[in-house]
Amino acid sequence: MLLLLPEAIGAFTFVEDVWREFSTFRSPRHDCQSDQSTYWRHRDRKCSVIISVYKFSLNSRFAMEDLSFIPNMLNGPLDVYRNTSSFDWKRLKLALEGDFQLLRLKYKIWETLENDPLFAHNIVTPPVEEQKRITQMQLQKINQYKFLTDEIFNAGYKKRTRTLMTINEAVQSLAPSVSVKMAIGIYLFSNAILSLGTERHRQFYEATIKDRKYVASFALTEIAHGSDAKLMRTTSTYDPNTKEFVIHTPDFEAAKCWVGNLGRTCTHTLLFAQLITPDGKNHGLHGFLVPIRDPHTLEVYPGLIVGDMGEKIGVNGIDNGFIMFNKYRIPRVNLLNRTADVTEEGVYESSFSEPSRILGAALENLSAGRIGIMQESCHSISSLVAIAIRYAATRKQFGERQNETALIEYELHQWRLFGYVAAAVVFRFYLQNFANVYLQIVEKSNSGDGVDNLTEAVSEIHAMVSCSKPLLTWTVLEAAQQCREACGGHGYLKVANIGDIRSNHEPTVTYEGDNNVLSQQTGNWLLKQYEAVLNGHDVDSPLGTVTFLKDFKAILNGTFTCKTTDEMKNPKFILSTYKWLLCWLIKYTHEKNEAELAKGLTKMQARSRSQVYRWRNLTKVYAEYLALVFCLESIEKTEAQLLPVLNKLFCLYGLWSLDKHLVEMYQGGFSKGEELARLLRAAILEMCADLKTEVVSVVDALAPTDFVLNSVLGKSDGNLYQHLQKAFFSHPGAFERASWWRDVVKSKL
Ligand SMILES: Cc1cc2nc3c(=O)[nH]c(=O)nc-3n(C[C@H](O)[C@H](O)[C@H](O)COP(=O)(O)OP(=O)(O)OC[C@H]3O[C@@H](n4cnc5c(N)ncnc54)[C@H](O)[C@@H]3O)c2cc1C
Repeated sequence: MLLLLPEAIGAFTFVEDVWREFSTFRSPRHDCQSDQSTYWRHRDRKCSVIISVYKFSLNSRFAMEDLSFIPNMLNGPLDVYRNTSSFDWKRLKLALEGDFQLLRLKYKIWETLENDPLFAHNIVTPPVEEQKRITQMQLQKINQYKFLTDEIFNAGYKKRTRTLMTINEAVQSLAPSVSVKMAIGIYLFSNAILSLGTERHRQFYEATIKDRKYVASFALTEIAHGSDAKLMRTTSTYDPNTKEFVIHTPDFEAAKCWVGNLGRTCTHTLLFAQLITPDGKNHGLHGFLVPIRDPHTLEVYPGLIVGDMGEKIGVNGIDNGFIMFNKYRIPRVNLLNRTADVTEEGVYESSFSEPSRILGAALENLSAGRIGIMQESCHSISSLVAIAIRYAATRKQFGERQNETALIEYELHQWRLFGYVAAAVVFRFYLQNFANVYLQIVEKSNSGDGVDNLTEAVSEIHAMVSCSKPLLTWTVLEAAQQCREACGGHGYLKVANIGDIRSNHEPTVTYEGDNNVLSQQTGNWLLKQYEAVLNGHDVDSPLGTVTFLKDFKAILNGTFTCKTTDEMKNPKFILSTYKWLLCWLIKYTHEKNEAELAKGLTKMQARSRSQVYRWRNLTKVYAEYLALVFCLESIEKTEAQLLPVLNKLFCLYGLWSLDKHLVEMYQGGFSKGEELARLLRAAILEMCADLKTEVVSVVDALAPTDFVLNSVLGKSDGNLYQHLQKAFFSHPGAFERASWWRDVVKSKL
């Protein structure tokens, strides 16, 4: 839930430098567009184990499983559009989840929580302090349910983490504050201990993730420094006389803030502070395990000033807090010492016994949280479009009295919403595929099995995540606004749930790395690859996402040649156009950056002067391209009945996204005449019209259960007005005279 950029933790960079020495294998590079299965086959040979395991699981997962645990849709007004779809929505639901057991688990969690009064929905928003109490109670209840069984806990890293991710997704779509509390207090904390700590910290890991004894927090951000973690000023100075670290906050600007769970509940925090040895040397930011409260009384320990930050515009169940340390002492062994330690005498030592494990752990720590945010974003956008599409199919405006027109029939309405439906599906397939590849690589490197080109893979994954988290979180935010407006005034009701989904989602664009700052790191990596090509070297892209850059000159010679919309409604056209765009934007950004450097600007200054229209657009296009490539790989392995609808959704997302880059396509000379814009937009509208018969079933596949969706406008039976009436009539005090009626009467006297 917070920024954790590589530059924030000097030790990671150090590890990567050393690991580079060990990493000598160079893999063959292959084009990843022309034939997707060839791409898989020819990808880094050393990743073949990963791929074959993955392929096996993909092929075996679509045997005809019994999906009767998913409740059927009730007959009703939505049947008009449900009956026209070409596929079984439950099969699509399974394909979107990608794993039968995980889908079952999700439904089990939803069913369990629906039957628990503690998770009943509040018609009226409770006071902020009460929201915090309820969230804490709910977290404890989820811990008691033990959705993570001992068997899964003891299973391999990939299985355990994938299950944890699913639990998090299921909880998030029902109770976002609980999932944030759980993500920071349990997963982020324990993951960080695992990756930054050593055996001496293992008890904390088990106590948190297995026994659920602690709720922890993660303290990095300071009042005056957020994105720029390097300049943070909280210090941790070693005192050899007592063998303790002394933590100190020099002034309010250096107070840690925004720390989730800190305001009221956490017993420990994982603190990042500047480590200073007795010789006065500053060794940069390091992680420390710091006790905050007595677990039996929740009293804050002496030497600490801890406060709650108050009401926010969403996730108010989370007690975000601030903290100041007044020469607060912790034992020496509380330094997370996997990469570096301080001896009892006060000598700083870096330890490097297992570089591959350290690097794998760093990778896990950096990216897992952001992947979690992306998965949550997929759920949020799925809920949003489910509400808006079900509303569009039942809400009628204009036409004859007995034959009014449903909103979904209007081209404008289709154009406003269907792109987001397609985005929800593409993102889901993208993440399913990418998370599998990512977890497999981390599992291999953690096990000491060795993944060749690990340094390069870490960099590539970091670049991918750093632009994908912005793409997904921003798209959900746009979707929320569009869905709210598409539901008109009723969309503005709290009981529509669009507002709450939006407010709870909103901070994801800021935490775990502000989107604008985070995506700059993707640009760094892309320009580095481009420079390698310019200098006649190979690109370092073990996952194959930019291997095509070696042909950038030939790609940029390509121009738009389509004569019909059918030629454009084609994955091949879409991906090759994306490659052209990427090559052109890299060149365009690189030229500007070089020009700024030639003026004598520093790297940082030149980068800053190349952001607008260039660097930023480049990273967005790369993220869209990744989503499309990884989604296509997943789609190609789904069962036959789903292929037509998935192909349409894929093409709609691709063309709808390309439409936003028309300026660059004309500017770079991809097309000169009006043909490109005319055909592209015609193709988008044709795709929308085509999808009208499918889209209600698509959102049935995307949507959670009615209880989880919790929207009076988006109920799956489509009885819109009955539910609205029930909501109006059952609102507490709806028919009572105002308790403050005397004030009104008095004022008139
Ligand atoms: C709900 C919530 C929960 C959080 N939980 C935690 C937590 O548990 N622990 C924790 O440590 N932190 C937490 N955070 C803090 C979060 O990680 C920071 O807010 C985030 O890292 C951004 O830092 P900042 O707020 O200081 O913004 P700043 O870094 O000040 O950025 C402000 C704006 O300036 C822009 N900007 C900054 N630098 C540049 C640049 N070089 N070029 C162009 N634009 C730039 C940014 O894009 C941003 O729009 C949380 C925040 C929120 C909202």
